[in-house]
Amino acid sequence: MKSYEKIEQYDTEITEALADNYKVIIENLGEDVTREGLEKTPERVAKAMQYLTHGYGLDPLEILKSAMFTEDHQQMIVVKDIEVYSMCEHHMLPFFGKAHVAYIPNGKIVGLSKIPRVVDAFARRMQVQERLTDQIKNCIQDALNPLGVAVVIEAQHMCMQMRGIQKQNSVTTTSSFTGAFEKDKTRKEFISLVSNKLS
Ligand SMILES: Nc1nc2c(ncn2[C@@H]2O[C@H](COP(=O)(O)OP(=O)(O)OP(=O)(O)O)[C@@H](O)[C@H]2O)c(=O)[nH]1
Ligand SMILES: [Zn+2]
Repeated sequence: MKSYEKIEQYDTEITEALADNYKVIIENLGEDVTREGLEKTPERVAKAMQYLTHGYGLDPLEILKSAMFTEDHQQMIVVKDIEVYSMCEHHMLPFFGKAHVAYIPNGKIVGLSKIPRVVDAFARRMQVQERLTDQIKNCIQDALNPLGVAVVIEAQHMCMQMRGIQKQNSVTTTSSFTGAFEKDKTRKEFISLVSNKLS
């Protein structure tokens, strides 16, 4: 199995330790953890949480380096509408939406699927949206040394929707740019390519 494949097996010791903790949490929330529906819940949650944070076990730089090719192409490459599921590090509630990623190669291109893989490797951790955006950008910049990288993420935060301020329709947009994308013209071309909504 390559180092960046999604986890399908769970470490028994970690799963048991997490499940023990979730048992206590469920009891502290006032539930009866021995009733039929909840009996296996601590173990299920233990596995779910490991899946939701499996990005810690992935090496995003290695993902890109595993499929880089020499190519004399210096036009903008855009991968848009990449689904993002991450977890807010403040409340451990999901935030989710779309990432749009672009780069302009400088001698090297990367296998297209590796871009969403890098997004996932950083998203499947405890995150804030701003850091997630920057980490994706920095990783692509470091691996490929392109003429520029652009990352935009649009996301809804459950911690703002189902609790707290409870704004069900708010969407947060973050962006991060390097090199050529710091120029107005290139950035505008990227923005117009990824969405009619963004401007
Ligand atoms: N900048 C940023 N803030 C985030 C992100 N996810 C959640 N937050 C915010 O983190 C902040 C934590 O604020 P606190 O005041 O410590 O927590 P809280 O009392 O639960 O805040 P409320 O959500 O306002 O009820 C909140 O304003 C959240 O909206 C993120 O990705 N980026
Ligand atoms: Zn939150």
